[in-house]
Amino acid sequence: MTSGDDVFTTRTGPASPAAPPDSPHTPARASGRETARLAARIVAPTLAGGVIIRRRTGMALAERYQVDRRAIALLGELRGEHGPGPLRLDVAGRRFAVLLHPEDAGRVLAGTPDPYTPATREKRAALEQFQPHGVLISTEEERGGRDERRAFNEAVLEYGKQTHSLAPALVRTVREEAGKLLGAATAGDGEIDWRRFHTAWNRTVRRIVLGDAARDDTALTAMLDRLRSAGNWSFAAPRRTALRDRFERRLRAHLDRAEPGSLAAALSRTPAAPGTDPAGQVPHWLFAFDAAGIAAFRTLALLSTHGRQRDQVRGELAVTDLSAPHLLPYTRACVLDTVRLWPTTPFLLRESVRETRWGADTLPAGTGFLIYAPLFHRDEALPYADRLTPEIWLDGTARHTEALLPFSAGPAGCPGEDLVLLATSTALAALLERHDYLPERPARLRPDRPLPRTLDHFSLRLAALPR
Ligand code: HEM
Repeated sequence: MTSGDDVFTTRTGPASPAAPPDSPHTPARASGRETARLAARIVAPTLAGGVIIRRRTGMALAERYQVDRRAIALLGELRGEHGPGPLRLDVAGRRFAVLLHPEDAGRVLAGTPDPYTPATREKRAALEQFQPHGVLISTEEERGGRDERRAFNEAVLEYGKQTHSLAPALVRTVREEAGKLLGAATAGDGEIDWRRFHTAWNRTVRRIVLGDAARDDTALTAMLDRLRSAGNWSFAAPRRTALRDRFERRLRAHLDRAEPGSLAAALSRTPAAPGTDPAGQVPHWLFAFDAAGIAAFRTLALLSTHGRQRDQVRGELAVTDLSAPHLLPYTRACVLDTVRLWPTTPFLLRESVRETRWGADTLPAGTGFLIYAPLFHRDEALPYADRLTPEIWLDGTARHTEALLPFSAGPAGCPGEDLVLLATSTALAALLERHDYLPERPARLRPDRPLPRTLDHFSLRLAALPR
């Protein structure tokens, strides 16, 4: 088993040792017209696309109208007009500040959870539907508060360790399911579309998280998806408590087995502080593995048109015994860069728990801070903004560029990052080892043109061809 130096990390560290200095940037106020434009160009399409679970029609429209390109252009225009300070706006009686400077984004993420809590009102309303005790929406005031839940997540997910101790079982599972996906595709019409990929990915995820006996429990995933759909409506949706109870009972039955080789087994042997609610952390894992599937499928689509990067991946696979866990740095970097290009969490939200100082001014407690990651990931000043460039995660470029945040950063940065990169790179290795892929619409992801800023993963279709 290979481990290695932390060469691709996107994180600023599990804990921030010191509060970051105040920002020199003074906030500016958006006019009523600018607020309306922001709502129309950014908030409405984001809600239509689905924040907690993606909606097929919303994503199709988002790609057709390239909503991220338009959103980035608008924010760039407002930055030109008002300067780099936070842009203040009021929406539905609530005070928000959109961060326009990459250093301010880093500052707010590093200042989590005090003064900037990730448990914002909007996130709580949405995520309480299926993970009321999830770390992301936990506050310090609760019994078994944020710190304990964070520590528990880090311990089970083995944050900071690139090769999880469950890697041998994980690699076996991922390769088996990828093999079955390919077998079914090549025995049929040879096509892998999102529906087929997602079905196989969900089986893989249930096995990794809950064990082999959960492989075919599609009812569990369907329940979670319904709760996530309710979460899409945030405050507007009634609590689905009966459905949540049924989901939790079914989930606990799987966790109680603590099947060897699964995260459920790791969870059962990890000490937890009182009030942590270990089982209550698992819905987030199941939910977040969906994003990993989207990232893996988009990466496969990109590699189907990007010959140079595909050759690099193949070079890495050729010298590796893929039946055992290995680091696969370049393949991992391809996934990281795909998430940079199309962040699965485009909006990072924080809320201040006390007054904060910004340049010559202050913003009151309760201000919602919005970080729109594509603004920084696709900044035209970056030579690689719109190109697949895995190299930036290997040569230090990404590490030294402010606000490249595919897995967020700071004390609430994604503790699943290492596990995600292990699972997705293993899946890509299994899929690319003996197959080539032909995209249905190759012009969409041409390597010699800027990549689109919005990519609807639902509509990607690839023909799998044995090599
Ligand atoms: C491609 C896949 C994934 C991406 C891009 C991703 C990204 C992120 C991001 C951006 C955040 C921060 C959200 C915020 O600041 O509001 C986050 C938080 C989190 N992620 Fe992931 N994630 C992925 C998959 C996973 C998986 C599979 C797990 C668990 C197995 C996981 C566990 C968590 C947890 C527990 C948090 C909350 C951290 C906290 O509040 O301290 N993630 N993730």
